[in-house]
Amino acid sequence: MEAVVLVTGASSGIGSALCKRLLQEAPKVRLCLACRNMQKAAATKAVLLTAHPAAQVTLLQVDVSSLESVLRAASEIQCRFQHLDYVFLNAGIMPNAHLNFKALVAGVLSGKVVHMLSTAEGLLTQEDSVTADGLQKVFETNLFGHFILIRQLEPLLCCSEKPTQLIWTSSNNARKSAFNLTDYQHSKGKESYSSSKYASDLVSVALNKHFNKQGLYSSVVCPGIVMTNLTYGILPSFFWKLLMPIIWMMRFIAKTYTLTPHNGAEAQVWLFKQKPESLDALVKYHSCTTLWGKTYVEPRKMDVDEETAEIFYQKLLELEKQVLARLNAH
Ligand SMILES: NC(=O)C1=CN([C@@H]2O[C@H](COP(=O)(O)OP(=O)(O)OC[C@H]3O[C@@H](n4cnc5c(N)ncnc54)[C@H](OP(=O)(O)O)[C@@H]3O)[C@@H](O)[C@H]2O)C=CC1
Ligand SMILES: CC(C)CCC[C@@H](C)[C@H]1CC[C@H]2C3=C(CC[C@]12C)[C@@]1(C)CCC(=O)[C@@H](C)[C@@H]1CC3
Repeated sequence: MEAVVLVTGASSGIGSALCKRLLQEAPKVRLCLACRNMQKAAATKAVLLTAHPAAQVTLLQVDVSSLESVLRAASEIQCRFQHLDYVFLNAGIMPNAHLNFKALVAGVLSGKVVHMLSTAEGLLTQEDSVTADGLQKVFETNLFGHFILIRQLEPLLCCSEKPTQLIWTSSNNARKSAFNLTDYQHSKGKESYSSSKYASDLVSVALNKHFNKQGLYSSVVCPGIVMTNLTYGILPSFFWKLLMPIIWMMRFIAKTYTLTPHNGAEAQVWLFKQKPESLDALVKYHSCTTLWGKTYVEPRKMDVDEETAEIFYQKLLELEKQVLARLNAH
């Protein structure tokens, strides 16, 4: 039986490039594009089928910032498939981002320029909002909607004879100091994106502890800095036009400037080809690109501890109980 692969956020950017690359690697794979916007999803499917006319590509509507939508999508997946081999938890947002120009100038003149321009540490803040479920939007989209999705899909994921790989799209911007166990939704701060990505690193570690024995393996990747709708949303388009030559020159000093969605998907494609038992649960797999555009994957230890991961995981289970009870009461 051919591998079944589910990709969230497959309608654009890194998710769409990943689907293209997966079909090049394994043309017979059964791809399910889980997208919020079905018009965009259909357009992506058409592009994939133009290059691979015999490919098995299906679409699934899901808005990961809505629990109702996630529950509906999970039951649809259970009707369509008996087992999922790979789940790429890739959909993500960074809404209303503000770039701190003063910090950018100060950083460029400092010794920490490469670190700052690779992680955006101290450069970016976001304005978050609250969803109809009463949760912080960035938290629900980037983390909790996906968490509920995999919890609902457990029967299709946990099968010791046939492993399943979960692959979270994390970020270089994931930062321990932006995350707080007592405000894990990041309702008080201005770095909801950093916090949600650090949260995905923690969840991945906890999932491995709880589910490896049942054949479920979780990993995190960082695609590097990729020019997609998400990054273009940070600055007005004329700024990007001005910055573009400098951004390409960044490759002289930073290997994380992967820039194209194709390059950004390198770590995801690499993980697709690995035996999950051979992976390190405490490592993040980074897509990197040389000056000459050659892509490679760099494993780096994450700044996470297993105790925090476990406490956070228990908090998510508690929140899951609350929101499902609230939803059932309506
Ligand atoms: N670009 C970069 O430099 C980096 C990106 N990342 C991460 O990579 C992932 C992909 O982002 P990228 O390709 O850059 O950006 P894009 O904006 O191009 O892609 C994001 C995808 O997520 C989907 N999405 C957003 N919100 C929802 C939702 N509520 N429900 C379902 N799908 C949703 C989008 O759907 P729609 O098409 O409908 O908007 C889109 O398909 C994200 O998790 C991002 O955080 C990590 C590090 C660096
Ligand atoms: C390079 C130029 C001289 C100036 C570019 C300034 C900023 C627009 C970029 C500097 C660091 C970048 C960055 C991201 C977006 C664009 C910058 C802020 C991300 C936050 C994009 C999404 C991610 O997940 C991170 C890994 C990126 C980190 C670096």
